[in-house]
Amino acid sequence: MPRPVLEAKGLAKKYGQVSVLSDVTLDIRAGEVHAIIGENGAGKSTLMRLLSGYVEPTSGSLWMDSAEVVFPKPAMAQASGIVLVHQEILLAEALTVAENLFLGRELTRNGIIDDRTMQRITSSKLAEIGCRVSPSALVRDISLADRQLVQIARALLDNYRLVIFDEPTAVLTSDEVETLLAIIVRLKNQGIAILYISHRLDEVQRLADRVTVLRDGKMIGTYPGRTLSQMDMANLMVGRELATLYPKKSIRCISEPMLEVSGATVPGFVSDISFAVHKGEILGFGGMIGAGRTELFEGILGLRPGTAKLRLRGESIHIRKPLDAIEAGIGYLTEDRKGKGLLLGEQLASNLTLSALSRVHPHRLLRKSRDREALVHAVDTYDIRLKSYSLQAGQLSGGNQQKLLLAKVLLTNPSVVIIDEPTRGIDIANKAQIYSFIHKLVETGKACIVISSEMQELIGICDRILVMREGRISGEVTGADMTENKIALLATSNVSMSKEFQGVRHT
Ligand SMILES: Nc1ncnc2c1ncn2[C@@H]1O[C@H](COP(=O)(O)OP(=O)(O)OP(=O)(O)O)[C@@H](O)[C@H]1O
Repeated sequence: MPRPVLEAKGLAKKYGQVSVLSDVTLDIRAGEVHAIIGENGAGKSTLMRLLSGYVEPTSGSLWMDSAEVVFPKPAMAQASGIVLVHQEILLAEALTVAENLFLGRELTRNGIIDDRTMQRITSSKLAEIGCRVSPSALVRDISLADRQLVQIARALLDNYRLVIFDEPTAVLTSDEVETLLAIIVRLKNQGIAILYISHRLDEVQRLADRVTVLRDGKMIGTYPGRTLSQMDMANLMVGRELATLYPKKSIRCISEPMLEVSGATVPGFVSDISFAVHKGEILGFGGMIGAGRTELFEGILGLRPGTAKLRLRGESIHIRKPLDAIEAGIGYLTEDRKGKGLLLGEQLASNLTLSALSRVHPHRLLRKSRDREALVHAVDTYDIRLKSYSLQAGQLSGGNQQKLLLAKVLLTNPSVVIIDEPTRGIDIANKAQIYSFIHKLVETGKACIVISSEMQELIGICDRILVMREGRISGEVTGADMTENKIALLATSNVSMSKEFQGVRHT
């Protein structure tokens, strides 16, 4: 049996009187992938932070090579060969990719910063992990997926003994996921220990030699990876047998157009797109990351420069800034919940009611108790798991932040709800819940647009899917045509678009 690189014995973490992790005992061995799975808020990220010096345990100990170790700072864990690749993107946006890779450990020659060498090494590290951005590009100008890859390249710059990945594939395309999984297998074969958190149980099943399950801060057990089916893992995480993931598709009466968009153009990303979503309809937007889907909606909703003619329930509307969209009755849930969706340093209640101040506080009378009531209601309705109502948004687990954001958008009572990547970072049980919320929305006469990189998700919940490629709509699929093959073909190949695929559905 390979030797453990790191052992945790009876590890526990409390914030004040609140216990978020208790009595975790496990080891991570050289040359193995050890996966940690659990529902949103189960304590996975907290465990990773304890192991890598970002958070200090309340009790318990860490051991390396039969000696106890303490990591009061991440730098000390790194010096011992342990690095964490964060779930959140922690890069300096105003610096270049190469500057980020070497931030805090810049290379110098004769006392002068050696940009050329840093750029060369950056190029080769990025190529190794299949990332094609230029080392001299500013981080603020590159996509979320590329930022994640840059962060991974930064972690792989040194020779570590244990690399901890906290949901590394959440923002990657399927090709990028394959490249990353291949890198992980390569690291493992080099004898590096890998700790891997993911909500994507298919990845866990493919990669993991052992799987540790956490539930509500407690360790349920460690199991050999090969013996567990994805359903076994899901049931262990949740502690009960799970029902089906997607709601049964009902035949809904999809009638008049709710939102009609024509000639949407977002310079540099999207040209001349037209489509309509109907009352009672869930319309999907598929395509590769980078196809322009997010930019299309950011352009339409005044979040970035763009032009489009819009009609809501047949009436012309003009959106110049995000508030115009909210007032018109269009709710938008961003894919970038930490960057653009929530104020992480603010309280949960004020985050929740921020876009719906006039609804929650009529007559401009701001009352804290109303914010609190709205929060209690949202926690109950959306099953947001939290240990205290007085947390800041940044102290919620990732999946619960997503649910808070959904609650925030729906509090404005929009007629059209646009959700970009609805279940990114969401565990399997909560996914089913979010799908059922979306179904309920359209059953009450709203229209919903879902942008997703997960084809199964689009197929599972949508009535119709428009596929984008290189800033245009490359096709539409409905009914039995909604298959992964058809969507992938439209997303990647140069299938020419027939006139009826201009996106406007004729009813
Ligand atoms: N600084 C903090 N103060 C108080 N509670 C915290 C703090 N940080 C985390 N928590 C709580 O600890 C619990 C575990 O959170 P953690 O982020 O470890 O969960 P997770 O399993 O990684 O979830 P997800 O899958 O949603 O990312 C959550 O209830 C969270 O609100």
